[in-house]
Amino acid sequence: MIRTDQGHVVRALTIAGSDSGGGAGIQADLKTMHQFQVYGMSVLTSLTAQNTNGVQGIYEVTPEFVRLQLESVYTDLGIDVVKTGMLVNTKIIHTVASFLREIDIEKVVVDPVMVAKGGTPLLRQESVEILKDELLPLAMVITPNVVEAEELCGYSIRDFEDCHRAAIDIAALGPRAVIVKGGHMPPDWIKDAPNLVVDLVYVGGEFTYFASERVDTYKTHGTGCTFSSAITSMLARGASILESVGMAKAFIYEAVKRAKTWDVGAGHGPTDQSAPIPARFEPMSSAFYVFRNGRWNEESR
Ligand SMILES: Nc1ncnc2c1ncn2[C@@H]1O[C@H](COP(=O)(O)OP(=O)(O)O)[C@@H](O)[C@H]1O
Ligand SMILES: Cc1ncc(COP(=O)(O)OP(=O)(O)O)c(N)n1
Repeated sequence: MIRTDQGHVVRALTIAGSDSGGGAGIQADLKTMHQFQVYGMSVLTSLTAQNTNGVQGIYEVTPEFVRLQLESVYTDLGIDVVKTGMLVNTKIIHTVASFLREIDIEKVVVDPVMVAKGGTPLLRQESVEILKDELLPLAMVITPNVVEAEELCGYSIRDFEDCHRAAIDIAALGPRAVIVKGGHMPPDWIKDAPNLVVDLVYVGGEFTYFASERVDTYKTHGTGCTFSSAITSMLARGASILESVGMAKAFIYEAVKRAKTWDVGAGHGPTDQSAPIPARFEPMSSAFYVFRNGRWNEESR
């Protein structure tokens, strides 16, 4: 495990739901954190009966028990960074936001999980507003996909230009960095490179674009959880926001590529978090690109 400059093991907490199939949620988060050599801890908000075919059921943990788990972790182990995933309902969001305000933690990554790939809602519709009002002001980084970005900004995103507008509008709700993930963007949105999957990052008033080749596969269950946990782990290790996103992008590309040929489950198979973590993000390599200041392939930091 990696240690901080003060000599203690780097500790990351995921506050999320359980995926019984092991592909997304708490399970994906902990596997990813472990791969990044960060000590992972978990507070469960919900249990899903889930596999690669979809979600068969959801059991919501009480807000009181969520609070108890948070206190158990904080009072003994300590927390360097927090990641939130499936928060299910208004009361749990309120419980989590109150706790984060109390401990006054700077590094908070919000993955605004709303719907599973098969279409099952993982957040109650009426809870989107409280997510915006209570949690977003506490976030250092937020990682919506296009559908989640639409919910947060309240209008349809029809092209890549709209993604920029949405990122600016979501940043106005509080997060220091907004990453609009490209997994759901139609190929023709990226005009001169349709085979790329591009994640748009808005931080400090500037846009940076992290791109990789799009792996031709339907085995992408848990990509969002894995990607945001990789960012969380890198932030915990002391990396900058852009550096963390670059490393996460390189990692998720490998994790999706490796999963293409494995035989886990009959449906949308999970990503493979046993992929190696890159020594650093290599924007000049064949698979990765960064677009900054009007040019592709510039250094990411
Ligand atoms: N087919 C793919 N090939 C390579 N990377 C992918 C692919 N699909 C998604 N990704 C990456 O996985 C991460 C999660 O993206 P996305 O699928 O949009 O999120 P979510 O799982 O929350 O819907 C992003 O970094 C995205 O670029
Ligand atoms: C328990 C749980 N949490 C989150 C998700 C959504 O995860 P994501 O990485 O966005 O993957 P897909 O559901 O889109 O495959 C989940 N399914 N379950």
